[in-house]
Amino acid sequence: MTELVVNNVQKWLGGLQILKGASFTAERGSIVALLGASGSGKTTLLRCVAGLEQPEIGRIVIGDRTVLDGERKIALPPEQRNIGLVFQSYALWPHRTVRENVGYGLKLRGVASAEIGSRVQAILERLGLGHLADRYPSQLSGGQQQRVAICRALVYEPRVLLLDEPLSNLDAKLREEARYWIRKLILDLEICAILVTHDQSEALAAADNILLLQDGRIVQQGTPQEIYSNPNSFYSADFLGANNIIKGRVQTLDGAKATIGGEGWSLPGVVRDAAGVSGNSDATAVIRVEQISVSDKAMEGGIEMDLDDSIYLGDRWEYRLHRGGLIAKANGALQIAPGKVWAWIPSDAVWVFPAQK
Ligand SMILES: Nc1ncnc2c1ncn2[C@@H]1O[C@H](COP(=O)(O)OP(=O)(O)OP(=O)(O)O)[C@@H](O)[C@H]1O
Repeated sequence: MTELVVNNVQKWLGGLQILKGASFTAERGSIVALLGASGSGKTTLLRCVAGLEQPEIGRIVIGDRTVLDGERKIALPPEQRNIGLVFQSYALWPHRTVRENVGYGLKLRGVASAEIGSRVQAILERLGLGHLADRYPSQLSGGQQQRVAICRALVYEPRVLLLDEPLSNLDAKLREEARYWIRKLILDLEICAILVTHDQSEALAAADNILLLQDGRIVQQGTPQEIYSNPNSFYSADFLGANNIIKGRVQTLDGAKATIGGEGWSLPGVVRDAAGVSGNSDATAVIRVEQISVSDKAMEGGIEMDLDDSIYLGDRWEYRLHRGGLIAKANGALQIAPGKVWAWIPSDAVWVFPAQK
C-alpha cells in the first residue's frame, strides 16, 4: 500500500532552484533511501516531506491526506503530517530524562498522562531502553541516544518515518548493526521510512528502493541490485561501488557494443549512455573492481597485463595492473608476484559512457 506520494516537487532557496521536480512513491513496510553527492538536494527533499520547507510547486500526499499542494496553496505544518523525524544530531533535550524526551511531544498534544506513560514505556521496551528511562542523554552512549531519538519519533505512531543521516554519528561497527535493526524495526512496524544518506553501503544494505539524486533531480531509482548493476549514467555508475575509471577512445561501435582503447590496449564493452558516444569519440569506461579476475597463468580470452604490486588488505589482496596506458585495480584471494599476469574482464562489465572531464 502506498503511504507517500511526492509529485513534481520544486523548491527554491536563496534565489536558486534546489529541487527541480522530484517525484517518487513509498510503500508501507519499506525503506526508500535518498542517496546522492553532497549538495544534491537530499535533505531539502526530506524537509519538504516533513513540512519544514514549503516547495513552491508540487504535491505531497501522506496516507490519504494531501499535506502539500502548490497550486491549491495547501501546506500542512509538520505536526499535522503523521510523520516521525530523526535528525543526524538526535536533537535530544539535555535537561530532560529519556522518558521525558520521548513523551514530551505527546504531552504538547494534550494526550492524557496515563496514556503517555504506557506508550513511552512500550516503545522504550521495544527498542531495549526500558531500563534507561530515568537517565539523562549525557548518561547514554551514542548508540543509546540514537535509539531514544528513534523512540521519540515512533511514539506518535507515524505513517512515515523520516531519517536524516541517522547513523553518521556512530562508529563503523555500531553503524552496521544499526542499519540492520532499523530495517527490521521498520518492516516489523509496517511503516514506511525515508532515509537520507550519502553512504552507498548504508543505502544498499538498508533500503528496498534507492533514489539517486544529482543537482536537485532524481536521476535513477530502483532496487539496490538494479541501481548497482544497471546504472543509466556515468554519475550512477561512479557513485556506487569501487570502480576503475578508464579514459579512452571508441574504436568500434555496433549498436550497444563498443570497443574502447588507448595506447597499447583495447577492451570490448557495452555502451550504457549513448548520448555523446560515437565512432572514434573520446569515452570513459567504468569497470567495477570486483569484475576483474587476475591469474599468473595464461587464461584464454584474458588480456596480458603487468602486475606492478599486490597490496594486502586483510580479507583480500589488491592488484595494481597496467597495460600501456590502461591502469586498473582488481582483487583476489592470493598474493601474486609482480610481473606478467592475465586479466579476465567480461565485456558486459566494461560500461562505456560519454567522455568525462
Ligand atoms: N537555506 C538555504 N539557502 C540557500 N541554499 C541552500 C539552503 N539550504 C540548502 N541550500 C543549498 O541547496 C543545495 C542542496 O542542499 P541539501 O542540504 O539538500 O543537500 P544534501 O544532498 O542533503 O547535501 P549533504 O549530503 O551535504 O547534506 C546545496 O547546494 C545547498 O547549498
